[in-house]
Amino acid sequence: MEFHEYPDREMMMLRVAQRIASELGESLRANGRATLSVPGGTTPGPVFDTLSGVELDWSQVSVVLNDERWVPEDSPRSNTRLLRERLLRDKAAQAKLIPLFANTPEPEAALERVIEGLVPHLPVSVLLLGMGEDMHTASLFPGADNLEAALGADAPPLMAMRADSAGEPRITLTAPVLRAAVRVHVLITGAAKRDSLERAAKLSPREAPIACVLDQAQVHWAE
Ligand SMILES: O=C(O)[C@H](O)[C@@H](O)[C@H](O)[C@H](O)COP(=O)(O)O
Repeated sequence: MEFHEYPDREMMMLRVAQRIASELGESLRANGRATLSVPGGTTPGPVFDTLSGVELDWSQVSVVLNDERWVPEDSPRSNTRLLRERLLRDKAAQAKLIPLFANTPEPEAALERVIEGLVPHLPVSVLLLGMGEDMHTASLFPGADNLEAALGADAPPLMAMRADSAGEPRITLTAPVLRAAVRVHVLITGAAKRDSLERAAKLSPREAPIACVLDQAQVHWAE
């Protein structure tokens, strides 16, 4: 893993957005298309604000969340809502959103359909991940019901996931998809997450799910 420490959050968010834009540009030049996968949660908003204004051929960029909480889009907990409000606007409004949510009571009922929509857009060209203090990433939570299967090399690209700490049921990219991404970035803030990350580097993905990508990740941290 490569660890990048920044003097402050603002600088970090700007630099990470610039980095993602330039890597998407490389993919577009090489392949004519690119797939960007991003986290929800509270951290990445400022990266989205910058990225959405970047000049790129966004019409050839597919955007998919790392994971989604099984809540309708008008819920403040919806990651899709965050994406629409902060990333898929301005220049990036032309990007194609690959939906992870469908209006079914449980994620299992929509899983097959959502996987079909995602597969043509894999592999992910640029993967941005967040991490919780419990060392989860995407919705790969320690102790989650499907964690073991989602870490397996033969896992389907997406799985439903439930964990006590997750709140509602989730749907998440699985480890093979995360590991197949061409570029992997992890964006974290604050001393507690830095400690968690250092611990995760010495643990197995079953104990610390973020560990499944750390060998190939660029980690970006600011206080
Ligand atoms: O839906 C989600 O919750 C995310 O995709 C999740 O994996 C997130 O990145 C971490 O929980 C960190 O969240 P914060 O940035 O809010 O700390």
